[in-house]
Amino acid sequence: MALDFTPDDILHGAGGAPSRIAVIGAGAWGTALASVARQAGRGVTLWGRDAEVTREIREDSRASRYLPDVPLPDGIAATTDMGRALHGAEAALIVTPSATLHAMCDQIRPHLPKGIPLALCCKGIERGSGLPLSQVAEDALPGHPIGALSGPTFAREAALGHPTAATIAFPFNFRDRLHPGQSPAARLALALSAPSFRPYISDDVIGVEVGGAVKNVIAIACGMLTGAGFAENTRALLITRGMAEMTRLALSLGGRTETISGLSGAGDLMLTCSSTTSRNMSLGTQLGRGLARAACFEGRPVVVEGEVNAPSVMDLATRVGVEMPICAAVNAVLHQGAPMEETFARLWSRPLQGESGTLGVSLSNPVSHSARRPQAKPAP
Ligand SMILES: NC(=O)c1ccc[n+]([C@@H]2O[C@H](COP(=O)([O-])OP(=O)(O)OC[C@H]3O[C@@H](n4cnc5c(N)ncnc54)[C@H](O)[C@@H]3O)[C@@H](O)[C@H]2O)c1
Ligand SMILES: O=P(O)(O)OC[C@H](O)CO
Repeated sequence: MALDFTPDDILHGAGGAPSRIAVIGAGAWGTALASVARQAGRGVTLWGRDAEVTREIREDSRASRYLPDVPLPDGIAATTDMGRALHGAEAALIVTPSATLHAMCDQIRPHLPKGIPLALCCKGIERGSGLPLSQVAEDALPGHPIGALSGPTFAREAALGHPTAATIAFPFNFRDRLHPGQSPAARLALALSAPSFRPYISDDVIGVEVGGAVKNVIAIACGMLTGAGFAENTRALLITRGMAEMTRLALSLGGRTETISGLSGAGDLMLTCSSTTSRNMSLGTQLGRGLARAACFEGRPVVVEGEVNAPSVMDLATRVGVEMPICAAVNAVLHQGAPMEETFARLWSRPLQGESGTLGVSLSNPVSHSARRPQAKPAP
């Protein structure tokens, strides 16, 4: 559904954007979002579990562990006390790793002000249940509008004030459709709108979530093949066919193609697959160069969501009968001991098919392609 309203509707219909935002999770992205919300003029409380991290943010306006050398605005009330973080909050952003969501819901439940909207800013699918994170939060926290905030947003760049955009999606009920400017998505977008941070509004929560979860797995594939010495053609192939996988999964769950071609889908896929600033791309690159998996995680106290979520993405895809060969290859290499070169070689040797999947063509491929490392190795 196209959302048919103008920025004026938001400004005049918002009935006041939330003026107090609680951010749960003081890692790189939580701290960057707290900084954005502060720059947007909001009162911001930031919950983190490490007392030294929250002290430094609160007293020195710095976050040397997660965002070194990034000056933060004054006035972020960082705390390890969940009750204080959520007291008086009118909206909350959940920004801890996807695997912690269930536990975080249990932890915030006793302190949540009644009915406030919660935007999930982590990217993944729940392991074991194969559920989208919004479903996990809805089950755990009934009575709260649950949405997602996602897009091409490296935390450091957003915190430094580089122009950045993201999608904020919440389900629209009948009242929201009549007065879209008063919907949780629009009100939160207004609250986070800052000189260099531009939120777009959507009602396609599942489309946004699928984009965020799948792009990380595809970025690991791009990294693996880049590390193995392949170059731009291969990366473009993986990005484009990765987007086809993302689209199939999103559509099968009720998401929309325009969401997948937007910021939280194509936008984030392009960003994450283009740069070793991405932890997912960078993990893949190390593996592609032949580094052992355990060695890649040494000294890396950060979350690599594509590695965590490859099995759950495949679990969900299998449950709904969607073919995702690139994600399956990444999952097989990461978690099932499959050899990388042979696994990707099999991808290129699959039966030829129509590009859109609607032609019904499938031809067995007479050529056995190779994914062996090319002769000319890239500079390290
Ligand atoms: N860093 C980015 O550029 C970026 C941008 C957009 C979205 N995200 C997403 O945001 C989420 C968080 O990523 P991040 O970059 O902030 O991670 P991070 O590694 O920088 O920080 C993770 C934070 O979560 C906390 N944490 C870890 N385990 C926890 C647990 N069991 N309970 C409570 N807290 C726990 C850590 O203490 C830390 O504060 C991820 O899903 C990521 O994909 C990250
Ligand atoms: O560093 P990554 O790979 O976790 O990516 C961070 C964000 O998701 C980019 O939007």
